[in-house]
Amino acid sequence: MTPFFKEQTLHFLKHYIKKLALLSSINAVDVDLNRKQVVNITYLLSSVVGVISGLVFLSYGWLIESSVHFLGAAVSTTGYFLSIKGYAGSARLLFPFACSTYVTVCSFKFYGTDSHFSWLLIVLSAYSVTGFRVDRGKAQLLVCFFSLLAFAFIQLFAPKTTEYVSIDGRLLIALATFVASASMIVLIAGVVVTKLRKLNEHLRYLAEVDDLTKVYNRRKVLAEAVNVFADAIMTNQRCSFAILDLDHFKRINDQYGHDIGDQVLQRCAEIMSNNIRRHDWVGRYGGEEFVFILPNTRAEEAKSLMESVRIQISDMTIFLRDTDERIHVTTSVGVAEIQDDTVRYEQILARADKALYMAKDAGRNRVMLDFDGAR
Ligand SMILES: Nc1nc2c(ncn2[C@@H]2O[C@H](COP(=O)(O)OP(=O)(O)OP(=O)(O)O)[C@@H](O)[C@H]2O)c(=O)[nH]1
Repeated sequence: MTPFFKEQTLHFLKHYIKKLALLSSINAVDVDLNRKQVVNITYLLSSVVGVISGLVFLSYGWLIESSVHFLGAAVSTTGYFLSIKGYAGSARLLFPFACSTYVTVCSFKFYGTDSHFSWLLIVLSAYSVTGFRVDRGKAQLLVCFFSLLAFAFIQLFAPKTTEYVSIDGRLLIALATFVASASMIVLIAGVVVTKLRKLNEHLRYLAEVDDLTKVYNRRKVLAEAVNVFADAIMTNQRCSFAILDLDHFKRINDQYGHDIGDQVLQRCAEIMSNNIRRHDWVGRYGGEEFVFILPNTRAEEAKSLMESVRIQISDMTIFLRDTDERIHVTTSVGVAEIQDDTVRYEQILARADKALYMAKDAGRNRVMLDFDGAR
């Protein structure tokens, strides 16, 4: 093999292996990709099985028999390329027919029914439910029916044994059939389970994270507020909540446009996320309002944490595109801590909200505790 040819072959192999591997991560929620991946993996495995069987027969000098297996491998490889080149429908249908034909020919010609090779057809049932769309029930049934028909045909009419395989050989084929079927089924089930897990994670992400700012959304952060509050009551510990609101945000939108407003929200949220501690939570409470849940934190501690966030936001630099003009953003924050008579988390939130309005009334760009007004 010339170096150029070797390099090209390696490049080719790497490219397709990478492509196959990526199918599991790219666009994780695309259900179409899930089926395509099942088809691709089935084809690749069949190609490998075909080549290995072909080589085994070749080592015994049985040319015709080994060519049947190599032909099986070639059909599988063709199916794989059909699938990745965009002919997914044809590739999907080709496999059950090619596999049934291959198993039938091998059972009649080489292995006989005593080798149990025909049980390989059971793979087609797993393939039919994962390789075809749910609304293609007819195609799924057809594949199951066809494989059952082939299985029955082999059991009824194929010879029990053949000249090719000894008793040991039959045992070996039965074991190999078991291992191949189990691996295919486990792989197919694995692909489906992985996809479902990714889909689940993605759905949870969509349900819990605010699309624009990437901090938790109101529903999630309030759910955590309930948990943190319940923990604090049960363990008799302190906890504080803070509400942060961007000052005169409407003016930023009016003056620079909604896109810049969105950008400001994103940058502020980034600063907030970077400043919370491991057990704290921050979420978008409303349009330009954010809530912080700070377990095991006294009001003064919470105030200094929020003070740091406030300063970092007011120091942040957002330049307008192609100009030196800098947008200056300030925030007002209200902080409240759990009290001995607090019985619901909403009471802390209401006090934090009151403190926020005190901060707005006092001229904005500041952090206030709910009892600051009483001092
Ligand atoms: N760009 C952008 N603007 C938003 C978003 N959500 C809410 N807003 C805007 O935020 C502004 C909030 O305005 P106001 O409630 O009047 O408050 P404010 O101008 O910040 O004034 P103060 O809170 O009193 O300091 C409104 O103009 C909303 O349209 C968003 O996701 N993106």
